Amino acid sequence: MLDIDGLTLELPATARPLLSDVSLRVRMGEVVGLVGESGSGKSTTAKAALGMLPEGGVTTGAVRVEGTDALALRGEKLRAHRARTVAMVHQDPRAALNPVRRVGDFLTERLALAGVTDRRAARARAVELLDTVGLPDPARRVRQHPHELSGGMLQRVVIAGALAAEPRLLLADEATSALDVTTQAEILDLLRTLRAERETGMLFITHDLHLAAAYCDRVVVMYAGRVAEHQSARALFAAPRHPYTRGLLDCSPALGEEDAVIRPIPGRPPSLADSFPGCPFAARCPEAEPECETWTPVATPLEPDAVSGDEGGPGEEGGEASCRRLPESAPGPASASGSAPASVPVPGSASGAVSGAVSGSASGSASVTVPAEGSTR
Ligand SMILES: Nc1ncnc2c1ncn2[C@@H]1O[C@H](COP(=O)(O)OP(=O)(O)OP(=O)(O)O)[C@@H](O)[C@H]1O
Repeated sequence: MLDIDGLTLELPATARPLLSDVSLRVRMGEVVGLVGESGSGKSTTAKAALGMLPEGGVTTGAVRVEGTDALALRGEKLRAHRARTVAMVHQDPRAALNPVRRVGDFLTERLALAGVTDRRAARARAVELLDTVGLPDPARRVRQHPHELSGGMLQRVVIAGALAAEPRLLLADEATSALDVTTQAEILDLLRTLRAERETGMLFITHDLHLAAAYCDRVVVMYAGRVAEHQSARALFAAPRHPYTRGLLDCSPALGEEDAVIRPIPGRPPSLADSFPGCPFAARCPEAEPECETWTPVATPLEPDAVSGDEGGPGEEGGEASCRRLPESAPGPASASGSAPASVPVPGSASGAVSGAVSGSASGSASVTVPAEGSTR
């Protein structure tokens, strides 16, 4: 469905690219999680699938949706792509809906973009869509205004709108983050059902690595516009390979674990004004060595066996870790099969220095539970 291949995005007047050599794939019916701290480039990566780039952005690499180069689309083809092939659901449903227009109007507008222009047919379809997303009493809801619905109900309306054109790819950008936990669970369940029934591919953006590990087939961890780690959700959770991934997990260890301790990652993620001659995470990495500040590790794909624990697994392009400092005490599927990635350091090309202190603390030891499989790291 989605094939992002070596996407680099440069903006004028920034010290480093917003995205650097980002690659990921989403297959039919697959959910791929995109995780990372604020500013790591998750939303920009997802928007690229809509052919939507920041003003003045210059790209290299490719973004293909069902084989079509999304970045090359213009005019009517681009409008059709955004209206029919790909749909995005954001965190705040109230921002997506006009407060003075009825729910039914929002849906019929989306249906018109998808080619349903007959008013009567569109109204009937709007009610059907609300029924599909599990909104009770849909015939009454279409006549209501957004302020008459709860946040969870509104997110269902937004998802109904996203489904109006039966898109092949759904981009969920923190789509459940603002909801209470029970509503969040219902919306996640709804999205899971829809993708199973329609084989829709989904890119699921979240700050919550535990949620991504539980909900997604594969997880891509981003840091400073780069892919830090890319593994099957199960492998990533059982044996995170990048110190940044381990740091994210240690920020929110699973409750109930006797030795669970919250360990924040020291420092802040870099801004676009920061550039690095070496690894962008070096300044915050508990395992950094002096050479990490001058050499950029290069991601090397693991062998297919390394991720074979994932049903319908990611195949040869899954399972990347872009740090050559691998955990010695937590062998994952990769090292167990003798196929640990051999990332090759290359001289960094960006100018500037890594700022901040290198933390001396050891990587976390809190164990966490894999919701799907019950394995621990
Ligand atoms: N149109 C733009 N012009 C300039 N900078 C931008 C633009 N869009 C995003 N950025 C910057 O690019 C970086 C990545 O932004 P992006 O929204 O993709 O990150 P994110 O990981 O999705 O963050 P969050 O989790 O907060 O949504 C940030 O530093 C952001 O300020």
